[in-house]
Parts: sequence; structure tokens; C-alpha cells
Amino acid sequence: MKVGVLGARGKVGAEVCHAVEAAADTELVAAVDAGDDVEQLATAGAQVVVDFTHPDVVMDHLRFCIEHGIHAVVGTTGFDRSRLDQLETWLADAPEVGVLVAPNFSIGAILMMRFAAVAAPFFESVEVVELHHPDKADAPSGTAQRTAEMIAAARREAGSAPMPDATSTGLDGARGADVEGVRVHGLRVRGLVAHQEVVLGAAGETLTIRHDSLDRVSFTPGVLTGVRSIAAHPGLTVGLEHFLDLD
Ligand SMILES: NC(=O)C1=CN([C@@H]2O[C@H](COP(=O)(O)OP(=O)(O)OC[C@H]3O[C@@H](n4cnc5c(N)ncnc54)[C@H](OP(=O)(O)O)[C@@H]3O)[C@@H](O)[C@H]2O)C=CC1
Ligand SMILES: O=C(O)C1=N[C@H](C(=O)O)C[C@H](O)C1
Repeated sequence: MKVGVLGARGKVGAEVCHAVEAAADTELVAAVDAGDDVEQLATAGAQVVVDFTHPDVVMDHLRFCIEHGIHAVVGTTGFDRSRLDQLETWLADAPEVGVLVAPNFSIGAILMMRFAAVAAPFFESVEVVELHHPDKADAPSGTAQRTAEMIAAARREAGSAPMPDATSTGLDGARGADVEGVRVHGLRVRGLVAHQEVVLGAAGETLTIRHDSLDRVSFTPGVLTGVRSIAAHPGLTVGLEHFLDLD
């Protein structure tokens, strides 16, 4: 399979290029970074493009891919509902094209999100703490946002009561961001890669679910799974878990 990588000289993109070159069934045909011409993705015959760039540019890349009939596997974060709606509009005109947007490609992070959603209705309180390197553009992380959405959905479905919080005065931001009623806190600390804790509490007990990406190679097996699967899944898919046999 012919693969192009956008963000090829970036921290994750460089690892993705190595993984694509190392795998027997994938061939790196275009490695594109800032300042390069995206047209080379099409002229090189890329069948799938992997994007690990920046929230400011990813939508232009995806419009290009969809218009050229190229499937896309997207790790770049910063997607909200309006961006996903825009992708679905573009994809309606290219029904054969598949786009996978995944806030996290590491299997441990996907399981951490799943475990958090399973546990959430059993506890009075649930908060998310994400910890990342300080070069990250978006906050909260895409993973934390998605985790909070999954927790909120699980609690809604279970009919859980709102979480207790007596805070009546405090500095702006001290209680984190509110994602559908779930508090999300972000740390940006030199030396970190990508980490997250989900802290759950009930009377007399807490449960902490923690995941650590210690090296960006943690993302590449999931990216390759996405590359191998996307052609068989036209339209928009959000989350790599849809291509894994988790149930
Ligand atoms: N889904 C997942 O599993 C993961 C997602 N991410 C996300 O992936 C994205 C990238 O992360 P990371 O690798 O750490 O970031 P980096 O800044 O290390 O890499 C991004 C690369 O993209 C390049 N770039 C910027 N604009 C363009 C453009 N228009 N065309 C092509 N390349 C461009 C940058 O160049 P320059 O530096 O010159 O601007 C840089 O080389 C972020 O949104 C991050 O949140 C990260 C890890 C895992
Ligand atoms: O920017 C990063 O580094 C990461 N971004 C993704 C996110 O926003 O969730 C995935 C992972 O946390 C690393």
C-alpha cells in the first residue's frame, strides 16, 4: 500500500515514516512537511495519507485528500463537532473515500478511555488530568476531550447524578475546563511526552486509571492498523477503537 505522510519531519510523523518503511505491506511514497508541496501526495500515487501536523492546517490537508480520492488517517488533534461536520460534508461528495480521525493511536490510551467509561457510572466523582510536553498547541488534549465525552455519555446513559462540587469562589481555571460536566485539567511540563489520569471517587475509596506514552513509537502500531483498515471503511470514523476487536 502506497502511503504519504504529512508532518513527516515532526516528532510523531518521523516515527510514522520509519514504521511505514519498516512494514512489509506499506511503502512510503511521499514525506511532506511545512513548506513542501502537498501535490506530491497525488503525483506519488499515495493511496492513504497519514497526517500528524497542526490543528491550523489539517483541514486544508483533508480537503485536498478527499478531493483527490485519497484515504486519510489523522492523528492531528483540535477536532470539534463543526470540523467533523465539515469532513462529513466533503465526504458526501466522495463516497468511496475513508477518513479516520483518532485522538490517540496508542492501544494503552484507547483501553484507558474504555476503562474510564466503564468505571464512570460506578463513582460519584470523575475528573481527568492530562499531562503533556509544553510544545503542544491544543488544550485540553484530544484524548482528554474524548475521554471526558465518553465518561459523560456513560453517566448520562446510566442516569448518574451531577458530580458533587461545593466550589463557590476561586481563581479562573482552578477547577479546569468543563467538558459536558466533566472537569479536565491540563499540565504542560518539559520532559513529559503524553500522559493521562482519570481519577474516580466514591465514599471511602478512589480509583485512578493512568496511561503513559513514554515514547512516540507507542502511536505507530495503531497508525499502521488505521492505514491497513481505512480503505474498507468509507466515510468518517472517529476513534481507532472502531477498527479494533475490543468487545
Ligand atoms: N492521535 C495521536 O495518537 C497523536 C496525536 N498527536 C497530535 O499530532 C499533531 C502533531 O504532533 P507532534 O508530532 O508532536 O508535532 P510536531 O510539531 O513535532 O510535528 C508537526 C510537524 O508538522 C509540520 N507541519 C506544520 N504545518 C505543516 C503543513 N502545512 N504541511 C506539512 N507539515 C506541516 C511541522 O513543521 P514545523 O515544525 O516547521 O511547523 C512539524 O514538522 C498534534 O496535533 C498532536 O496533538 C500527537 C501524538 C499522538
Ligand atoms: O500532542 C501530543 O503530544 C499528543 N496529542 C494527542 C492528544 O492531544 O490527545 C495524543 C497524545 O496525547 C499526544
